Amino acid sequence: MKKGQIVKALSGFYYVKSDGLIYQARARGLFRKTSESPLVGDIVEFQIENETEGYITAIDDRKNALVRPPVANIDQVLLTTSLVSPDFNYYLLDRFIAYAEAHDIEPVIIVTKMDLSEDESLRAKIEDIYDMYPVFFTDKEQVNHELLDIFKDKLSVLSGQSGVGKSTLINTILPEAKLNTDEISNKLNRGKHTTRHVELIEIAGGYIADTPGFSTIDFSVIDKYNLKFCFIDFDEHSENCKFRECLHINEPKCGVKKAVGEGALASSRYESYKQIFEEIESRKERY
Ligand SMILES: Nc1nc2c(ncn2[C@@H]2O[C@H](COP(=O)(O)OP(=O)(O)OP(=O)(O)O)[C@@H](O)[C@H]2O)c(=O)[nH]1
Ligand SMILES: [Zn+2]
Repeated sequence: MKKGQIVKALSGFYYVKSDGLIYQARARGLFRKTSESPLVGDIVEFQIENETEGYITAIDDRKNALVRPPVANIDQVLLTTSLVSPDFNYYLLDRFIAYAEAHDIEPVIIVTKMDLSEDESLRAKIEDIYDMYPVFFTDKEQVNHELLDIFKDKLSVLSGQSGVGKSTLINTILPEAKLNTDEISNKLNRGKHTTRHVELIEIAGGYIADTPGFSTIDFSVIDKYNLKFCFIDFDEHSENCKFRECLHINEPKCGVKKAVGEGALASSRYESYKQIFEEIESRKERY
């Protein structure tokens, strides 16, 4: 019995990497019965039939799994957002962050197009608001070498709205990682990602999914009582809330609202929280 990680899924085959080799494997009928099917990113046990082929016999417990892209065990998401063109969007970024937190995926913020603005104060503001996460600033011309270190031993997913510079990031920043970037950027550009197959591409000692993630943010996975845990910068202030189960909305003596009033917590973060909270609350019950 061998153990490895699925790095690609295609037409019913799974490509499992183990000890530096790739095995083409099928899932046993067993999985069809339990309706559980292996995902790219899964750590699996498999039995080999010959040098390159085998079948998967068990899937390890997952840390998390996304539907789009269908990838399991994601460590971090590179939330790509431009400083301008399109303008930096606090609310959209906060949605991405909350979604990542809800899935136990570490957010890494990448702000692109720094060359298009002289506004130093905006950069400082972003750094200040998001100081609970790693924040990187990039532009098309300069390679941000620090960025290369974040991939090691991690499974990353790239995300961000259209036009923020995801493909450009891969093309200009990451060739330094000496990977076959054509492969990723072609796929990133491929017919708006209609295919369901995903592949993990090796990058600077880790993996990146070749399909951008979080294209649809569906908060149905979070209920209104848990949303606050997806805003980790609220934590230190919620200790001052009078009620332990305070949702920071209508409750009196709320430490979070107090912090916003005093400028200790960004009002944009609180506004994003309220807006998502309302979205969750107004959600129609689905049966
Ligand atoms: N000046 C400047 N332009 C950039 C930068 N990054 C991307 N662009 C430009 O912004 C446009 C969109 O960039 P893409 O890399 O295609 O954006 P994307 O996020 O991959 O977009 P989708 O494929 O639609 O998801 C292109 O015209 C890029 O040349 C940057 O750092 N500086
Ligand atoms: Zn509160």
